[in-house]
Amino acid sequence: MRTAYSVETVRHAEAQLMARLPEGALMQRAAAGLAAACAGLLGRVYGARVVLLVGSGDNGGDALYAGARLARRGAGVVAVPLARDRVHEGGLAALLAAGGRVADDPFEVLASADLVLDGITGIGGRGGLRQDAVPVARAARGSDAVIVAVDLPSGVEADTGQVRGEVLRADATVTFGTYKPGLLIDPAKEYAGTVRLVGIGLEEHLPSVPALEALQHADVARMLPVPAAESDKYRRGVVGVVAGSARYPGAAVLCVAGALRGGAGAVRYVGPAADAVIARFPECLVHAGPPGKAGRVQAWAVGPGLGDDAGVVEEVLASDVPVLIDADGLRLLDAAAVRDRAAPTLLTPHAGEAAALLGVGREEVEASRLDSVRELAARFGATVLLKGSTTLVAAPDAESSPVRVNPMGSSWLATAGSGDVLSGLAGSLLAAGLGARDAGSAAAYLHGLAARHAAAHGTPITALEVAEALPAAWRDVSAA
Ligand SMILES: NC(=O)C1=CN([C@@H]2O[C@H](COP(=O)(O)OP(=O)(O)OC[C@H]3O[C@@H](n4cnc5c(N)ncnc54)[C@H](O)[C@@H]3O)[C@@H](O)[C@H]2O)[C@@H](O)CC1
Ligand SMILES: [K+]
Repeated sequence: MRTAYSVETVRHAEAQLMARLPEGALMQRAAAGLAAACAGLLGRVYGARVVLLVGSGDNGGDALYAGARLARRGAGVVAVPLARDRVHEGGLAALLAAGGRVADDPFEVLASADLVLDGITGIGGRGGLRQDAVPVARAARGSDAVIVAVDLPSGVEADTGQVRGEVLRADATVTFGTYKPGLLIDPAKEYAGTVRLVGIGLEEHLPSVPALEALQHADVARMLPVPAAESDKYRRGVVGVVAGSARYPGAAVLCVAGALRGGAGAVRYVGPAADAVIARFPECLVHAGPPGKAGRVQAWAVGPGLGDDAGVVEEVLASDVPVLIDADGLRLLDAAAVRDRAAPTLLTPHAGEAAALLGVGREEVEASRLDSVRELAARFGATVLLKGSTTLVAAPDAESSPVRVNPMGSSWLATAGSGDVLSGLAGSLLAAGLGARDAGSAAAYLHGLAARHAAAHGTPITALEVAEALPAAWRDVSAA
């Protein structure tokens, strides 16, 4: 599990740690890790041309001390202070003592740099890059140099992943002590490149509940249901799929395709597209009447391609088993009925659907995904999976359940019907006994991994191919 903590928490932990260490020791640890990472990226340090973009705070200090270490190993290191009257004095003195210098002409040194360290702002940055930093940042990006962000790409919001102006896009980011939320969430994440975490001894001072967590293979493997010797199809869980309509029979087929590969013992399809479903999946149970008369299920997935049948959504919400609501179901749901449920509810909107549920514009959700998913979970008293390039899953008990961020996305998933597969898959995991947050986050993870499998040869993929690649994703994860 990778975890991220808010700036406030990081500062608190740093203060505790610093109180026990000699002055400047923490920054030296950060600079040592940063210099080592740069050396790795350069291959050969001796003779390399390194430029430091130095802001007015400690982020600039890290860059200067790391630059000093590289200069001692024979690199030509030049600092570009962006606020001439305010620069980390100890760091600058160390750089000069190691043979580094201050640039006369920033644009000239940037044009021939091999590596640029972006130490403009870290966790103390507010808003995008300031105007005076923009031309230098653009020149750095326009050069052939590898850009390494110190702690965070300068200009991103560390706590939210928002981007409110210009950001210096990095090829790699070296972050200290813990991940920050902005390194894991879009749009900021897109600017970070490959992220490397350098330990500085902060871990033991961080609280047990982070702001954010990202699953890895082994975490997902621990969640996945494994049939026991005495299992039969009912004990493994039956998932009811209420999806599709005369107009959209395909949504039913895709939702069932996902559900069949999600670990439930059986899939019960309820709705008007039974013929299409059976033609493709003879192993599926089908029922043409209302959900309440379909027989016992351990979870429902309702909504994809449903059209305007609000009655079935109401009926499913009235059940006492976990319910996943997606697509048309999100439009048709009664908010009070969701809030009043005793069993878990998992809502799976994309940004547009989330915006409609919140009564705001889609751009607002896109720009502040973390706040949006938290707000939805609180308002509906439900677990919410907000789809997107980084899918987020928030539970209503925010105090004890950090938001999960899916690290396994794939841009190939932007294809019609892939959300229907995800709903079926997550519904199946609910029926198999996973909690809503685990079901949502494990489903998003497997779904992204399946897409990567399906697109392994770099060709466009269909939603059904994503469903068909789920067993391969499941195998990968289980082997971890
Ligand atoms: N506190 C600690 O013990 C440690 C801090 N470390 C480093 O210190 C950083 C935090 O340092 P600071 O708190 O000094 O803050 P930063 O250096 O991140 O940024 C604050 C400075 O940048 C200026 N600034 C804010 N927004 C700006 C913008 N949009 N454009 C240009 N300038 C802007 C501010 O005026 C302020 O002087 C971390 O990100 C990390 O790199 C590391 O050395 C590890 C140890
Ligand atoms: K930075």
